[in-house]
Amino acid sequence: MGILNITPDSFYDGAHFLTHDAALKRAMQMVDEGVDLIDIGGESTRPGAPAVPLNEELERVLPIIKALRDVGVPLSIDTHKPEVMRAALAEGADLINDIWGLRQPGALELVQQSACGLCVMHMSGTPQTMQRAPSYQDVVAEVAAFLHVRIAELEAAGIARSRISVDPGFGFGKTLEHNYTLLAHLAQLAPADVPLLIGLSRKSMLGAVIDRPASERAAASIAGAICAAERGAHGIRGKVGELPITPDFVLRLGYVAGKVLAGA
Ligand SMILES: Nc1nc2[nH]c(S[C@@H](C(=O)O)c3ccccc3)nc2c(=O)[nH]1
Repeated sequence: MGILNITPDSFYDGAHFLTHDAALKRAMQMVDEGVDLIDIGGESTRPGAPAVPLNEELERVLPIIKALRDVGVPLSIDTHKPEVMRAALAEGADLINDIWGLRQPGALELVQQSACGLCVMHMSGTPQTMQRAPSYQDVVAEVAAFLHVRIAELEAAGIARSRISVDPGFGFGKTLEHNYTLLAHLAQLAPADVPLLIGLSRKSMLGAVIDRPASERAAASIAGAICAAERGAHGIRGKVGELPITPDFVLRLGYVAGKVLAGA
């Protein structure tokens, strides 16, 4: 799942705003590099990121969806606002990726009236508060319970199980230890028949292991993705473009894979 963040503080590619043309160019590059899905987001969900007004989020994402809807890969909309979900689906999006797990008022009703795919992610707290003091009795059991219950609630609301995928939400109300404990126990988080998507690309849980800024976490992102895939993830959110396979890169990849496999 390639990431297309149309936000000024886009997580890793620095402060420069992806202009419309730059976003399309990047999307086409991702398609050429073989992504299966493109996730389009108009509001940064980084801890403490400012909320984006509805109209501004719509102005960011709808032109991109319109321009990409015939590009040949499904598009997902990364939003928690039902109005953005509705408009994005009408414009051609195929999947809703909601970090709130469709818990915002109106989101469930919208999904009931649609046939789109869904990714339901676990988050403890809100993007503004989630990283203050994350705590769990048993992070694996609690995240697994949230995902199982959410699946049952969606099914009870008439949403076909086959539309649902789930995601543990690395970095969303978790400490470094929580993140690595979840990564070590991915197989326990979701029912066997529900696809598990994970997103750890360039995140701080990787930075903590290799002590590199987000722009230098490509090797770590690949190592994390390999570990997650080996442990049962069906989808990987995040990609890295053409990589310079240098000795340093390979060494870094091996080092991180070793650390991650050892549970960091
Ligand atoms: N389903 C799903 N959607 C997502 N959206 C994002 S935002 C992420 C970023 O990559 O910008 C990010 C970067 C830094 C901090 C928080 C969030 N992360 C996920 C995820 O892990 N799963």
